[in-house]
Amino acid sequence: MTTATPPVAIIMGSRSDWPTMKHAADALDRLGVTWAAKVVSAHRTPRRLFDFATSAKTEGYRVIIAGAGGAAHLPGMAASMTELPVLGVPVESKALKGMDSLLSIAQMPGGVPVATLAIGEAGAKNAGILAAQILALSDEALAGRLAAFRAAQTESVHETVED
Ligand SMILES: Nc1c(C(=O)O)ncn1[C@@H]1O[C@H](COP(=O)(O)O)[C@@H](O)[C@H]1O
Repeated sequence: MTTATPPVAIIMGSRSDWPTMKHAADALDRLGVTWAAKVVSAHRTPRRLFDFATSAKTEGYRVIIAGAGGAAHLPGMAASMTELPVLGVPVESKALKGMDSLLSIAQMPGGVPVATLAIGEAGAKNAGILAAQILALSDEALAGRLAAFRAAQTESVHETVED
């Protein structure tokens, strides 16, 4: 039996990135979008990255979320080998608090875009939501779930500072 490829791949440079990247997975779960997560590193597993990125589109993935910290080359290198949209999440690093990750991901040369999110958990969460928004362009049911999510979020923000 073959199982269908989920629309979203969440790749990350190390297992240590998962506590951050899990927030992307949680956002996708909330919106009813399936995903697969893999540890893939441009530095430590270059062949695994090459194999993943060059076959991701034909495998059936539609959006790639790539998280990495420090010298975060993973999102850009993945983007260089696939036409799928790549959403980059800068994972917070110890030494430079994620500024290194952010700049490594954001400062791509013209012609090879990576859509760069905020540093850390909020960036990962937004990557999940943004991936769902991209998929919702051709999925009305998902567009409806996104609208409901936004409405519930708005509803949950009270104007008063006390209950
Ligand atoms: N930035 C990259 C890449 C890459 O860009 O290919 N591979 C691993 N890493 C990052 O190294 C950090 C420390 O990794 P370890 O915790 O495994 O030492 C992680 O945040 C990972 O994303």
